[in-house]
Amino acid sequence: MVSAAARRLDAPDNAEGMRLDFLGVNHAFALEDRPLPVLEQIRFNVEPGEFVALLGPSGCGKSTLLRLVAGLEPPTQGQILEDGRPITGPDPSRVVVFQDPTLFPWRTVRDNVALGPEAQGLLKSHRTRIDDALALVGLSGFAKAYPHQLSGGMAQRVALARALVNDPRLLILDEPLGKLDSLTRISMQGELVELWQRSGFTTLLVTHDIEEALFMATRVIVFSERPARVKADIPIDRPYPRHRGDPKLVELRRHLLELLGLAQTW
Ligand SMILES: Nc1ncnc2c1ncn2[C@@H]1O[C@H](COP(=O)(O)OP(=O)(O)OP(=O)(O)O)[C@@H](O)[C@H]1O
Repeated sequence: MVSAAARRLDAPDNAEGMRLDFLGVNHAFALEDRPLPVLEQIRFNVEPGEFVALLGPSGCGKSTLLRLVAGLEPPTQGQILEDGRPITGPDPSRVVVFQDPTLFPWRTVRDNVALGPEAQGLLKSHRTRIDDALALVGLSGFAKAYPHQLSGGMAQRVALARALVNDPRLLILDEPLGKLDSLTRISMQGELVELWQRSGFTTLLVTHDIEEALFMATRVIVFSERPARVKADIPIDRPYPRHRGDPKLVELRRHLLELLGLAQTW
């Protein structure tokens, strides 16, 4: 069931999603005594409008890859192209939602969501989008609250609203639902898929939750232990809404567990 807010957030002026090309990306952090290689020969493409879930062992380099796509730092070697042009820094067409979002403590929830539109000069149409984004994440009743009055999960939902209000062409999600209780999480997964289907933005999602990847994504990329290399690239060719009992998804789940070295115990 698509909510009215999700329907309105489906921006009529939204261009199609962004294409990404990862061309032999290597990345290492400079530690005091040695370099720490984190990404090794990352090479894959993302077509406009794809929803790609990134899975891999903890600490393998997934968040680092997202930071490079967001333009927050350049790769040590190789290139990431957006629509054929190298990414050289942050851009409003690529929005990121981190697991621990930073909200401005002196601004209300609504004013935190309004940051992007304010930078463009707050228009009347923006006001409706802000209201719709808050409704989509279920926080209309908290518009006037301040960040210290929110739970961790609510803060994550504010960050999601703040990203969606900007009409992104690429949505970069780093465990954005990790702090939500399971019911809110399932509801937000559904809302996000509906919105993505209608708006057409490209989505990269880092998650530790195999079910979430199988429920939401059109494709799953599995990384090795650090330094992360692409271990598997698997399309999920199943219609929405998806059901846990779908035999193909059950099989895929088993395959992903094997790839991640996790025994299936139940
Ligand atoms: N700024 C930094 N300086 C030095 N090392 C870093 C920096 N950022 C991350 N690292 C290291 O790089 C490695 C990869 O970190 P990253 O956060 O990308 O992993 P991840 O796969 O997202 O982990 P998780 O799934 O646990 O969130 C880790 O060993 C981390 O300690």
